[in-house]
Amino acid sequence: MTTTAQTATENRTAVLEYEGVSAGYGEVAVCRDLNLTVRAGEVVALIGANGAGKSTTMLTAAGELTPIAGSVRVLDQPKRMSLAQLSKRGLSYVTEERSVIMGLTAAENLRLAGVSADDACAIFPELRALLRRQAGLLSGGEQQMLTLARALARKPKLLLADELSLGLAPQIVARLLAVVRDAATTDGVGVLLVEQHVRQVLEVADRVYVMRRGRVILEGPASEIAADLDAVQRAYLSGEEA
Ligand SMILES: Nc1ncnc2c1ncn2[C@@H]1O[C@H](COP(=O)(O)OP(=O)(O)OP(=O)(O)O)[C@@H](O)[C@H]1O
Repeated sequence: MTTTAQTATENRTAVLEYEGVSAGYGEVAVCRDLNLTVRAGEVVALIGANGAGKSTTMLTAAGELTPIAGSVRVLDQPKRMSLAQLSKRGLSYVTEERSVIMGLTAAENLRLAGVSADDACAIFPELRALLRRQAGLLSGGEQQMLTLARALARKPKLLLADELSLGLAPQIVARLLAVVRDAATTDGVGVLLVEQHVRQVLEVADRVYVMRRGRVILEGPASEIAADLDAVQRAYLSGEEA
């Protein structure tokens, strides 16, 4: 059955569209025949075992890799653009790498990105007490709050988040994911998320693509994948031969 909420989302603008995309490194395709859409206001999770091709898919969306075949349309731009060009047009791309400058304070990191401390603290009030602290002295979770606040305060139309919460405690993961969910619901940000914390990501995602060996082998509403998660994990996420 199609719900009203589902129909409303389906009518929203696509901020990321893959059609028959192969992508990889040099001439070697590690992802094949990807068809994938992210619309404004929805959180889409990309899950799969190690080496399934999730980061390669993200790098291609971010303009860092050129598709070998097919087309990737980002933010409705008619031609391929670099990450720097897409960033100016409303893309935010965050990864597990701590991208803050460790020798600068939290406030200086925000200023450098052209983000006001008030906007960042509106997203994560926890940052208010940390603004004068050197980023290198913040915990891993606090650094990622700073990273995510900086990314979202720029009011992106599309957020690509690749293992933002790698190595962080479940409570922090939940906090980061809740903020991502809120940005989608409240501000209409389209989100593509790669996460190892599958159960947690399914709680905030609308839809899910499951990748295996460079291909999408399952897709559907997050609620359906969550309901069958044990079987999905055994079949596709364990990294073992199916
Ligand atoms: N720079 C590179 N050059 C060549 N091959 C690469 C490169 N980066 C990744 N690969 C290969 O591409 C395949 C997909 O890797 P990718 O990092 O996209 O997977 P992933 O699903 O993100 O994995 P993980 O969960 O371990 O991060 C792997 O076989 C990997 O070895």
